Amino acid sequence: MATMLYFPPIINPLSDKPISKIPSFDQNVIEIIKTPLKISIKRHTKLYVKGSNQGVSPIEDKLYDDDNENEDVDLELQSKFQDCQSLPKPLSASGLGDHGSPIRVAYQGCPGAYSESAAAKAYPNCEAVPCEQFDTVFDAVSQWIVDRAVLPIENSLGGSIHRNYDLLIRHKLHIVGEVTLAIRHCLLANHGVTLEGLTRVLSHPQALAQCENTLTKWGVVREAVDDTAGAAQFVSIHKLQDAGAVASAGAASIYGLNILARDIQDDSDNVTRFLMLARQPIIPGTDRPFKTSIVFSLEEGPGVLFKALAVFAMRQINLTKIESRPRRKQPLRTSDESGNGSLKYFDYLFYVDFEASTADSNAQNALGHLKNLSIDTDKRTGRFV
Ligand SMILES: O=C(O)C(=O)C[C@]1(C(=O)O)C=C[C@@H](O)C=C1
Repeated sequence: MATMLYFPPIINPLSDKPISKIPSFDQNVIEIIKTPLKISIKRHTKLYVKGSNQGVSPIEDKLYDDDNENEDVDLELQSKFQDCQSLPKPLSASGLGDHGSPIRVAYQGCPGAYSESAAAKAYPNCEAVPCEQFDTVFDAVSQWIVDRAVLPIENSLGGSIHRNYDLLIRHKLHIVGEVTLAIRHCLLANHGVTLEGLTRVLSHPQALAQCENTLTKWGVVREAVDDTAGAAQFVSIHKLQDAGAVASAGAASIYGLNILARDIQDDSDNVTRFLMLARQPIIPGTDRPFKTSIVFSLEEGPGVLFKALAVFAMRQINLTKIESRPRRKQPLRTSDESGNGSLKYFDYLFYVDFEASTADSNAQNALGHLKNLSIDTDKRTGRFV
């Protein structure tokens, strides 16, 4: 076992400006080489899993890079528990780094965004670092500009944030925790502006969707921007008289806006779940509740997904989330092996969260079973594994 770490130069983003673009470094891959149980599979054909062990909040994730479609994939599951001493240290949720200085946590949006609040909830003493886009947040962690990231993954009204599901498997970051945040939207406007005077409302698409009924009732035009706080900032800077912003009460005070209406979301119980991401995984244990996230693909055929999910049901392992996304690099596959079939199917990735630690033998058996299923499928179809 060896550990190689490469530290690229640190860039200090201006504190009041979101990171807009991460410069690319000529850097070695940051790699933690462990002693994994390696199972070579052609990911193209099969089930590939990537696990993530969430602690009380979390998931340690190892999603495979979706770019190397035809390369063998190392499936490492439980081997990491064989030599715990050699593993990276568990992450601290204190928000303080090794030397007591605040850890830097990237989030998407401007100061006053809900994601900033989520970052503060996840890492209470952290320095939250604003980034313009979700991709930038992933890059900021990958390139050592920040220590962690906090990103929205689903909302109780709007559903999954698909962009972040897709980005998860394109970056080699680990899910190390999660936090939920109650989202209470306000309608903000410049002082002197009334609701009747508004013809349009700016906000993040998710926020606009969460206030769909209210905005329809008001008959205002929706305009999508990058984040809720950015909408508030725009309305304020441009002293707009015909436009308001859907954002937090905190954004109102940051940008000097008036709160015209509170709790305008369609349901008072409006909650967003955020993932905490890091370069290094947490060490799964059995001493407290854990959650694990995996992603896999399956062959086409009747009952394959049923069988895949049954490996958890038969072991009384509770699933908390399932999401499917078309595979981007290879969205369609033909119905026969020659590739000449006229029928084409979408090829999917299945994301599953379940309540168990991969240090738990029951969960290990379930994951082993899931792998075996793919082998069976290979025999049945004759496809090369
Ligand atoms: O725009 C913000 O304030 C965000 O933090 C983004 C975001 C999201 O992407 O879902 C976060 C929480 C709310 O659900 C609405 C918007």
